[in-house]
Amino acid sequence: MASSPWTTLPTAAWTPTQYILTALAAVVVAVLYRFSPARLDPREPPALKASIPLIGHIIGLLRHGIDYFARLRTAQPKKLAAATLPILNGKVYVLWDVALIQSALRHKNLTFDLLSMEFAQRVFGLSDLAMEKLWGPEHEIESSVAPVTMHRIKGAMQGQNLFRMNTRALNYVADELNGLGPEGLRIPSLYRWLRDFMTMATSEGIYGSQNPVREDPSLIEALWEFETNMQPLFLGVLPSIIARKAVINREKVIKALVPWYQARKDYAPDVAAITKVRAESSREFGIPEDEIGRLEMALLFVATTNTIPTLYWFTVFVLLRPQVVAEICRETLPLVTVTTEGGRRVATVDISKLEEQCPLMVSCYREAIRLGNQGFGTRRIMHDTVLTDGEGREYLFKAGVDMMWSAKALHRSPETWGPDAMEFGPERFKDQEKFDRNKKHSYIPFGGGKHLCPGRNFAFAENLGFMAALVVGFEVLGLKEGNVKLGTAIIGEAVAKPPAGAEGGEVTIKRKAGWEDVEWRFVC
Ligand code: HEM
Repeated sequence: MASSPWTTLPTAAWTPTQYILTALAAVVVAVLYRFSPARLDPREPPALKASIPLIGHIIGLLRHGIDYFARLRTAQPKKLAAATLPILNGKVYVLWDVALIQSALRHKNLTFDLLSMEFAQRVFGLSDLAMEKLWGPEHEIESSVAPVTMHRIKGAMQGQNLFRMNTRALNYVADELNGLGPEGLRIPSLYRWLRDFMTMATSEGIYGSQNPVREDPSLIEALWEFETNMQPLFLGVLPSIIARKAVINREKVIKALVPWYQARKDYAPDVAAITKVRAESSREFGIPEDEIGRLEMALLFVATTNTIPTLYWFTVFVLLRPQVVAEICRETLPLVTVTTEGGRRVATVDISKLEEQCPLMVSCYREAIRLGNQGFGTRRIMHDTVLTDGEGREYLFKAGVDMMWSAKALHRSPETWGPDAMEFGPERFKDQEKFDRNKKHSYIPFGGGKHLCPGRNFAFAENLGFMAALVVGFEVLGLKEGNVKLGTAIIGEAVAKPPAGAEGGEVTIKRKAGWEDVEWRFVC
């Protein structure tokens, strides 16, 4: 009888040491398997292996931050359109080619919603129950709350809805400017002043007359403390330990928002449509009432986090150039109507015509965003997708993988913007209609496709409305070039903040001669 091969095994001959060594080897093999880089299909973008396997790219990102992808590309012998970065046992795609990035922004297989959902849970601390509701019964991203709400938000940020929100926010800007007495206002830090009063203006636009931030202005500091310290929350582990300051400040803001939504203050007629539709979508999906305020901290966050640093860059880049200030004042003056009401002089700025009649101011705004906006664009691939680069080469992008690109790399490319790409060029966007395709496609401060930022027009109104009144009716004294330095965004930020010590320094704002007694107003 032929013996089974198993019967020949030396079953009883192993020593305890051999057992231990075999078990250890099995563990090592399992770990290596788990963390070995995923295999690539030859149609995927070429793999760029880091010198330190598994974690090299993570170290690169930690070391070089937002500039890592640009450095990686420069280090290659030939210019790549895209690459696959093996990270731990997975991978991330990075795109550099403009045509590929534009196709990614517009492709229906790629979504931002999955990332927004993860962001909501990790950053704002939503419970598993709330997440279950957000996902909906089918647990599919397409039928979850995210695309439904985003679709509704777009309508809520247009036409009359937008005008009402702009007017309420700008009325607060007017209050701030009207409060300036004849002696002017001495501001210890220009950035802090802009940050604080525009956060209040924005919250007025969002929440109306029962604004919880007006009821407790210390929420402004809490919001920005959260914002500055929240990055470790992206990791989704031990939030109270790794991001203690962010969590404490987040909870302070949430504590004010939860009762606001529980009391259904979003039903009031002067609350912005975006605030209403977001809260109603949450209620429709069955999010527990006591978590709506938690989720809705996201609204206050997105409405301020990028607009306000943008306002700072726009303001300082303009104010440092007296000739630009004079020209913007000249083009804005026809939009300011001075009337007399009950013995008071009222100056009304019509912001609906700013885009059409103030080409230099609009150009300066777009240029400030080009330099200030440096963030990574991100999408998750829902189904295997083929995209084509500018030279007609096709690449396969596999489902479940994230892809990223750097707005900073596109916004600063000398090939696209010329040798002065790093400089502020006030007039650069004056002939925007004549931009070639490459320039048009390389300007992506608000993302694109179906996730194109729905708040961009609100940000435009706040920024340009403020600037219009400032250049016509006020002068800012004491701003020094040495107190301004363009910062670098950190990972997770779209718009860079000014570095510590370069926040514009101390300035004084005074009413201009001839405008001492006017009361400012805005119409949209
Ligand atoms: C200058 C100011 C702003 C900048 C630079 C900015 C930038 C961006 C960017 C880059 C995205 C990602 C788009 C993509 O990946 O395609 C985004 C999305 C978004 N932004 Fe803004 N944003 C600004 C102001 C605002 C304001 C004021 C609001 C709300 C009041 C807002 C609400 C949103 C929302 C809700 C999304 C998500 C859209 C979606 O997932 O479909 N943003 N923004």
